Amino acid sequence: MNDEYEHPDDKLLYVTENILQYCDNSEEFMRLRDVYNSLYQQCQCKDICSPSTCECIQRSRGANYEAYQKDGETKYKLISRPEPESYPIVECNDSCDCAVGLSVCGNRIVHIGPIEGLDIRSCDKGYGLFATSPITAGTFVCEYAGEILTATEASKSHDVNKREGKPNYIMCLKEHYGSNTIVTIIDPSTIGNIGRYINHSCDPNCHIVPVRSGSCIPKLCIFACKDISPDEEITFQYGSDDETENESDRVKCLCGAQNCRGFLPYHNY
Ligand SMILES: C[S@@+](CC[C@H](N)C(=O)[O-])C[C@H]1O[C@@H](n2cnc3c(N)ncnc32)[C@H](O)[C@@H]1O
Repeated sequence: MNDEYEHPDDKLLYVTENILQYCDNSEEFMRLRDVYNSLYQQCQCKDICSPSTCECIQRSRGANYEAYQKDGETKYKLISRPEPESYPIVECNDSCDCAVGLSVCGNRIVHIGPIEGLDIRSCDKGYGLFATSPITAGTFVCEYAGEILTATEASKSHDVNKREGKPNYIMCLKEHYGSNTIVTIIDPSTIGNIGRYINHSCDPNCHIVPVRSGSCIPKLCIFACKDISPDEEITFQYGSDDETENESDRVKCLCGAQNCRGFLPYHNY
């Protein structure tokens, strides 16, 4: 993966993808690990992956569903999806038999790494992530990577950040598999990537898509949902509309959107 980004926090351990927290031998940790292991998979396609044969594409949303479409000679982008965003995309990976490389298998985007031309800048919300060149709707921007925590560890980390007056970086990723929902808690407070600098907006230009790519651990991937201009701030909506704020943890939203709900969404771990 190509991710060469500089970042302003010298205490941050920069990682290019999610890592599972240390094994604390708790039942909660073992359950988390087992769920992820049961979801690992690879396809046996010998040539170009197609929705009718590729197990990875089929796992994404059933046969005949393709998450990505070709955009120019070498690029692929996300097809806008009418269904809930929380249905995961399963990409082909190094264990698959299909040929590697975008020119052959289009079911691989995220493992390449973030797009070029992202810039961390100071703004009214602390730091924020900005585009330096145009980004078209559907483009994969970057992963929101960090440490995958159990709910207990997330709660502890949240309390530490609050006590030390630091921003809350923890995000919850929800994936729907049929009637099952898997919630993954990602914490880039001390171990993370460029994604941790993306601020919330009530009218965002990016959205979150869960992606499985070469690892049993899911990735929280940020895709543009609108065309983005140079110098525009990259934003996504934290949490879902139905998540309400806890009175004592309310953070005033500074997104400036016309439909701003006033406060950042809040998730109880
Ligand atoms: C994932 S971090 C984003 C990067 C952060 N601004 C920084 O300086 O590192 C999330 C935190 O940024 C701040 N933030 C994000 N979006 C915001 C918004 N729309 N209004 C106010 N603060 C925001 C909040 O402190 C939030 O807990």
